[in-house]
Amino acid sequence: MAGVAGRLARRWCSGALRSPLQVTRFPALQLHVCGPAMRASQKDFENAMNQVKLLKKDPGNEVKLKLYALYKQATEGPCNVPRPGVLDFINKAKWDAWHALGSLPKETARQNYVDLVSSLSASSESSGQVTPAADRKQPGSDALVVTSQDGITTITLNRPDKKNALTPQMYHDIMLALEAASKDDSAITVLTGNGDYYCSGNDLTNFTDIPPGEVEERARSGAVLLRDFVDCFIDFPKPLVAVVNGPAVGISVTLLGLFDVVYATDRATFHTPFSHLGQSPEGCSSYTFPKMMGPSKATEMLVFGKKLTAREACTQGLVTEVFPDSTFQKEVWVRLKAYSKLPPNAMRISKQVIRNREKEKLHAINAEESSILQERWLSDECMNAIVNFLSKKAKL
Ligand SMILES: CCCC/C=C/CC(=O)SCCNC(=O)CCNC(=O)[C@H](O)C(C)(C)COP(=O)(O)OP(=O)(O)OC[C@H]1O[C@@H](n2cnc3c(N)ncnc32)[C@H](O)[C@@H]1OP(=O)(O)O
Repeated sequence: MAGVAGRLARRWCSGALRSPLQVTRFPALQLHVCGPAMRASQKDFENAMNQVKLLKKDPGNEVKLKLYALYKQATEGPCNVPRPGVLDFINKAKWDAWHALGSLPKETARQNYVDLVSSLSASSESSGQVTPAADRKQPGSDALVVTSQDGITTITLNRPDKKNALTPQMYHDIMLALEAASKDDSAITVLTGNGDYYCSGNDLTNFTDIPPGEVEERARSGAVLLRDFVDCFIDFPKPLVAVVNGPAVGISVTLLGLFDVVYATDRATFHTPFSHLGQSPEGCSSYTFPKMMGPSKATEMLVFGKKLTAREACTQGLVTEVFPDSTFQKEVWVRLKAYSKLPPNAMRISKQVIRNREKEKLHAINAEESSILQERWLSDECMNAIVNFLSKKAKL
């Protein structure tokens, strides 16, 4: 917990407020939080610090100064450090805001901080999410945000500027988050993305900077990572829901076959350009896709790389339901909140009855797909495709 909250606090204390006129950009994520608690606990406070990170709208410098001051007061007590020099405008503004709180007790500052964040979150464009789970092990980077509220644990891919492409760190963090979610007291777990994309699949720059003698070893360790990662989805014991907030590519599409329910905005598309990339299907899609849509539709997607619209994906059984983009977040979270009130043990057991029939098979398929992909990563076709992507990126 301290990791994300601490990073946030450090950002506020140091870099984010570079000039009184500069606006810090916050990643877009719809959210909605509980009303103010009567007495904020340390956990509420930490949750609030995480929520600040997910605010859709920049709250403006005045509010940021207030948040800064309340944070300092709540954690360090009254301001008794010397006032920065007159020309140090930013630190002086921060000091003034903190100093203005006088001898406000730490507990009150903590409460005020939580209330302020809550009001900011509620006024932000909202869906039905989010209170970060303060008691869980937080992922190792800001690229993943894990929250828990109303019996729902939500894992959000948070790399919107890279269309939520998955780095090795993110694969590890998702595994950790799933492990924690399998044991927490939530009834349902959700995976979603922040920004306009759900996920653009494997980060293709993962293939760069590999010293010549280490290519085979990287392919081998990549296959181990892939296998472990997909195994976590196969074994996940609770209802797992994908809230597909935008286009999905590669592994983020194939994995959908291992989710229990997939809700998509009508803006989403589903694309698995494996042949174009010299690669082959993973995420058990070589089994789940033909099973759900029939072999020829699966071939169009997985072999020819046909991109499906959300409605087509729904017709093919990959998506459970499609919602208009304008009401997507609202409708989906209302639905999920209602489901999360169902008896959790019954849901867990029912899921397992369904999944257990095929678990062994899915693990075997995952192992086979991972090993085939390991070979593919070493192929000229794959190398050329990656070089192509990177040179377009570098505008070569
Ligand atoms: C160890 C486990 C391995 C599991 C293997 C899985 C296989 C796969 O997942 S295969 C699928 C791989 N993904 C792709 O091929 C998608 C590549 N990206 C794109 O085609 C496009 O970026 C896009 C269609 C997703 C979006 O296009 P758009 O024009 O709207 O935006 P861009 O300007 O291209 O993207 C913005 C920014 O994001 C970077 N980016 C996007 N996707 C990826 C990615 N998959 N890997 C790395 N970087 C990505 C893109 O380069 C841009 O970055 P810059 O602003 O720095 O140029």
